[in-house]
Amino acid sequence: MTTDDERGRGRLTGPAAPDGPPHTPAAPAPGAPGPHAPLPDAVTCHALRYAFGETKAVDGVDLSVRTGEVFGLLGPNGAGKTTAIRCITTLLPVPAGMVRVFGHDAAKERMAVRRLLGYVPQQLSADAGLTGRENVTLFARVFDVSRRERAARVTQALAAVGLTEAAGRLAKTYSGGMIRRLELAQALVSAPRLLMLDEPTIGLDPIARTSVWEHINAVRAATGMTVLVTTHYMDEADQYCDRLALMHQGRIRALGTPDELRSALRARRRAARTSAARQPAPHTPADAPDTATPAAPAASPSTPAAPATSSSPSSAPSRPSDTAPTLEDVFRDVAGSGLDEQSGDFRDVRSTRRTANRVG
Ligand SMILES: Nc1ncnc2c1ncn2[C@@H]1O[C@H](COP(=O)(O)OP(=O)(O)OP(=O)(O)O)[C@@H](O)[C@H]1O
Repeated sequence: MTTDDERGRGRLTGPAAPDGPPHTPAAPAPGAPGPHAPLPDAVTCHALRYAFGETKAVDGVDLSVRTGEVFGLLGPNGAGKTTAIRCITTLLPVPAGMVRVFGHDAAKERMAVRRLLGYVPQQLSADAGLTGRENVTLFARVFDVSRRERAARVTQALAAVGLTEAAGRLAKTYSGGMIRRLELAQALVSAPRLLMLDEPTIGLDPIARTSVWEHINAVRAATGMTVLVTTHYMDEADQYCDRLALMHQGRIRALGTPDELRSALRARRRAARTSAARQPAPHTPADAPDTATPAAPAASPSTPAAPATSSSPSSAPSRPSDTAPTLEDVFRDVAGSGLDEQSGDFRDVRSTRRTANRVG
């Protein structure tokens, strides 16, 4: 699908946008690729690494986010999602490896990268003592939206997230879902080509979660904006993301569309069953206790990203083996059996709880 994003800078709301309707091709900027030039991916990470002291938060990530897609980075607490996102936004440096955003090197062209991004961090980014409109206006100024366009852009951003009527109220009177949508408007006011969302729905009730996603999707449909989102919620990832990367302990363990990930696991399970059926039955003394067939070792941190080649004990099913696997099954298969014990330390859990509490 050809999108506005591919033709030029994304527009926020369609015909009301000051610089033209959403599907009007914009003239390519000088130096921009011509109509037949291959588009750069929205994000490319190659061998990205980032460590906090001894902690390898991101440990060699290779990733491409295609222009126009919704890409989900999934993983448990402490997987390295936020650190990777911060490297892409240029909030953290890129000490090793390479990050490009629409072809711009995040290490060398930080301002060019920042101009293309909207970012909704996990931490609260709205000021409770300002109205919704004042909050979005503040971001419009920070992101250098021209004075001439500012008021219209703020109005559009608020409308795009369904906050027109509440725009004059102080943010401290908003519900958790409204605050998240306000933060979305703040990120959208600069008409980003790439919207990055770190746990956008954590702590929200199901109705507010759906509402946040509906607004993201509506803006995306109108503008062709690319979306990179981190989440713990497998159901959301399944429903709203075109492609997913499953991250664990600083590495990408599997990558593909939700269907591809599930099919790959189904195929691995089938292969494991076939190979188990071919093994000669182990000789068991008649009076020996009934022991299970030893399971394949769990995927270790050095297991290649995807697809895993063996079925880990965690995928050895409490569910019937021919049941369609869920994304959670996929995750457990590629991350290994100790997922719950390995996932995140006190710092990570505390940070997630804080985020959830402040929007709850
Ligand atoms: N400022 C910091 N100082 C030291 N260690 C950090 C810091 N920030 C993150 N870490 C560690 O880096 C690792 C990756 O953390 P990161 O926040 O990137 O994970 P995450 O997948 O985003 O987790 P969550 O879902 O909890 O936000 C974790 O082990 C975490 O404890």
